[in-house]
Amino acid sequence: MRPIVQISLDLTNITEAIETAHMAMRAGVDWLEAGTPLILAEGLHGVRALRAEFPDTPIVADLKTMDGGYLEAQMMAQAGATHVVVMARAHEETIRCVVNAGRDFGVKVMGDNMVCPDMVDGAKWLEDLGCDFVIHHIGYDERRGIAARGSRMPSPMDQLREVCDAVKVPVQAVGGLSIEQAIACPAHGAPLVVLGAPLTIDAESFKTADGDLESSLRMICDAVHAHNDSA
Ligand SMILES: O=C([C@H](O)CO)[C@H](O)[C@H](O)COP(=O)(O)O
Repeated sequence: MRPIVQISLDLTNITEAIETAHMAMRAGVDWLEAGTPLILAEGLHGVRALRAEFPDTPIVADLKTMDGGYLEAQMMAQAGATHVVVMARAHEETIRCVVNAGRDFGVKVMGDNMVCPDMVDGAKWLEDLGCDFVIHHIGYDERRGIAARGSRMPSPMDQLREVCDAVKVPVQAVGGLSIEQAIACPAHGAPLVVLGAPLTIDAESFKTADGDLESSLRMICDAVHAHNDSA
């Protein structure tokens, strides 16, 4: 699969999300993600607003479904999402419901293995239940909590190769990746590169010397897409 760059719009209002999305699209980003904070703050209106502004761009709705899977996926699909996210720790029936809704409403299902006791098994489980993609995800609270107690912060890079080798569906690594790690994901077998907090929440530190975030993002997109040429 050709490497894809996705930007997670982990923002809390539509105006800021659309502004950031325009900058990201100009820089060469392929997919937009309505991040969990945006979905909490703006709900379906946030997804509809992104769809209206970007009619042809894939939109991942990171709704982290745990229950009521069919309806949640249906609502997001009807609002304009092309991809929905269900958690591996949800009940098996919930994952099946999301997969069924994905088929009925023409959206792809991304299964997230966050907090699985065995993340490789979690990834296989999601694939076996029919998810189209696996998100290999170390959660925000988990990472920070473990580091605050003095242990090494876990990273999705730790088991990324194992997860990619265990499943046939494309894998995306999420959770505290540096820009360098994100760019390296395709070389580890994970073609879906997500750029999150560093570019949306902590944007100041990623601007170029002349203060241009868009140029930084363009360099990142070019580096990820170039992997295709050498693959
Ligand atoms: O999904 C996320 C998390 O569970 C909080 O909602 C974030 O989008 C994800 O963890 C972002 O990761 P970074 O941007 O790499 O911090």
